[in-house]
This record gives sequence, structure tokens and C-alpha cells, in this order.
Amino acid sequence: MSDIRILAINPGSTSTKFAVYFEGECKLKKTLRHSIEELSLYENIIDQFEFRKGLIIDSLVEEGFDVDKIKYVIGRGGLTYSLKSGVYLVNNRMLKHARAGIYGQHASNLGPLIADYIALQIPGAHAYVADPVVVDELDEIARFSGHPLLERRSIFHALNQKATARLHAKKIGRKYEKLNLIVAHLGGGISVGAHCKGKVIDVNNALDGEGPFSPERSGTLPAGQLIDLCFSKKYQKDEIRRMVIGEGGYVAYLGTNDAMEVEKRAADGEELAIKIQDALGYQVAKSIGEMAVVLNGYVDAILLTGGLAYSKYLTRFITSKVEFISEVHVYPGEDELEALALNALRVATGEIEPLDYPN
Ligand SMILES: Nc1ncnc2c1ncn2[C@@H]1O[C@H](COP(=O)(O)OP(=O)(O)OP(=O)(O)O)[C@@H](O)[C@H]1O
Ligand SMILES: CCCC(=O)O
Repeated sequence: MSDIRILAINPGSTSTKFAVYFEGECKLKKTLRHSIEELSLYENIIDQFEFRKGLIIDSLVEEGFDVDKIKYVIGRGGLTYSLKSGVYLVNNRMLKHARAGIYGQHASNLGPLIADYIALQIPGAHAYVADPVVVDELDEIARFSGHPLLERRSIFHALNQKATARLHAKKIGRKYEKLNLIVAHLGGGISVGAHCKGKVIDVNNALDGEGPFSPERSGTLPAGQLIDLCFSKKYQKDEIRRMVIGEGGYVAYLGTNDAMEVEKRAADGEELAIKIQDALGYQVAKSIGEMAVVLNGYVDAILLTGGLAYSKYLTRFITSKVEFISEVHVYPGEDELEALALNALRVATGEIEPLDYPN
């Protein structure tokens, strides 16, 4: 490995995270948190581009990094075309789709834009994204929703799910491509994926009201009641959308998206907090059961990851319901920056070729 320098960028809904790696070693890792007031100045996600990009560049300069030596700038991929898993060279079409948000607004749309901007300032540098949220490896049978006007799409925590699955495979000395795994990412949003020999053949769409509820998302709602709500004239479209994403789940029931606070309130005996925390665990366990069926019962392991997986209460609750299916392993938190950097390293060392974003 000769002087490979990588900048990894992960724009999240309330933070911008970035890290610099030299020779595969992390030299700087920063999380810049953004208050609701700060972000409310911008009407659209894309309007935050200058602000977030400026913060990263200022931080790098402040830390005295010789940015000119960075040749790989890799961002979290956004809501663009559905893609197969891998590392993609950022091209103009991807930038256009991310900028216009034609497949939806999400902070990750800023990933390719910021990576591209920074790479353009450095002679010889290139911009990439890896395992974007739109990684789609769904089996054909999983695409049917129940109505031809509505096709299921694969939108999930692909980067962390794949990284956790690969980490587990490495830990047990097996190849990811040889295993059947169920991975539950338990973060602000929740996705539960069936990984069949290296492909996520079914997963709930974590950004479209599917699957378990989460700290800030409603998950699947009763369709009939939702239709009535939409036409009740009591709510605007945006309000309903926020009930599903941003203000559903813990936020709707308990007024907070902080699972640590919910756990404390439950431990202090607050009855509603106890019920809702258990209901979240129950729904996650139910989704894991569904994915076991998708894998015909052949499940090498169930992996719990994401911020909520730090909660011993929750992981024990879920484990008690699903351990009859397979062994459960807990990988709390996420290290998406590390996952991005590892992907860039695989390109830098020639282990993989970057893919082209389709025309
Ligand atoms: N030690 C802990 N115990 C319980 N919950 C925790 C702990 N640490 C963090 N969390 C919870 O994890 C959630 C955030 O998880 P995470 O950081 O994985 O999500 P995110 O990155 O904001 O969103 P997403 O994972 O959907 O992209 C918050 O509700 C937070 O309170
Ligand atoms: C599924 C996309 C990632 C997120 O939860 O924000």
C-alpha cells in the first residue's frame, strides 16, 4: 500500500461525518452536529450543500491536512437510480439525479455532490460512492406490493448492513458470499434484510413506510386508516409524510427520537415507554421472522446493528423471540465512514473496479 489517502464523507440528517485515512489507518474522524434551527434555514436538502461542504473543508484546513495528497474522495450514495452493490465513480448523471432529488430528498444526496466538489479541487483525485441507500438486489418475487401501480423498491441501510455482514463473515472465517444472514439495522430508521449468499434479496423499504416502526418512522401502517387520514382534510400532504418519516414511531408515541431516553423512562416505570419499547422490539423480531421465511429457514446467523443495538434490554428482548431461528450476534452502532474507506481502499489496491452509474 503506497501512500493511499482517502477522504470519506457521510452526510446524515442531523450531522455531517467525515474521516481521513492514510494507508488504511484513520488519521482524523469528525462528527459535526447540526441543530434543527441551523438546518431549518434551508428549504431543501440540496440547499445545505455550500454549508456542509464548507464545514468539511474548513475542518480539514484547521487540522492542517495536506488535502492535495488525497486521491480518493468517497461519499455515502444518495437516492438515485436503484443500483447493485458496489463502488461507483461519481459521474454527471449521478450528480444531476442527486441534485434534483428525482428519487426523493435525503441527506445522503449530498454525498456524491460534496465528494465530487472536493475531488475537483485536487489534481488527480476522483469521487466515488459505495453501497448507496438504493442498492437493489431484490428477488423478483419480492418486488410485488399487491397492486401493479405500486412496486416495492429496495431502500435501506445498505452500507452498514453489508459492512456488518462482511465483518461477521470475516470474524467466523467464512465468505459473505457463502452465508445466509438476516441483518437488522436499528437506527433512527430501521431496516431488516435477508442476505442470501451476498445478496439482499428482500428488505423493508426504510424510507417508505415499510417494516417495523423506529425511533422516528412509523413503519407499515394500516392502509385503510391511512387513506382516511389523507382525505380527512385535517392534514396537509407534508404533515402526513412527516407522520411516516421523521415524526412517527417513538417521536409520535413518546415525543422523542432518543432511544436512550425511552429506555430510561421505561426503566423508571413509565408504562407507555415500556409498552412502546417492547412494541418496537416485537416488530423487529417479527420482521426477522419474515426474513427467515424468505431464506427458507436456512439462516447462518442473525445480526443486530445500529445505535439501538447498544441497548441490552432491546437486544435481549429481540433475541429471546428469534433465537429459535438461528444464533444472534450484536454489532452495536455503525461505522459507515470506515465502511466507505474500506470500499475506497478496495478500489485503490485494485481489488475491485469501480462501477459506472448507468445512463
Ligand atoms: N447506548 C445506547 N442505548 C440505546 N440506544 C442508543 C444508544 N446509543 C444510541 N442509541 C440510539 O440510537 C439511535 C440512533 O441510531 P443511529 O446513530 O444508528 O441512527 P442514525 O445514524 O441517526 O440513523 P440511521 O441509522 O437511520 O441512518 C438513537 O435513537 C439513539 O438514542
Ligand atoms: C434507509 C436510508 C437511511 C436512513 O434511514 O436514513
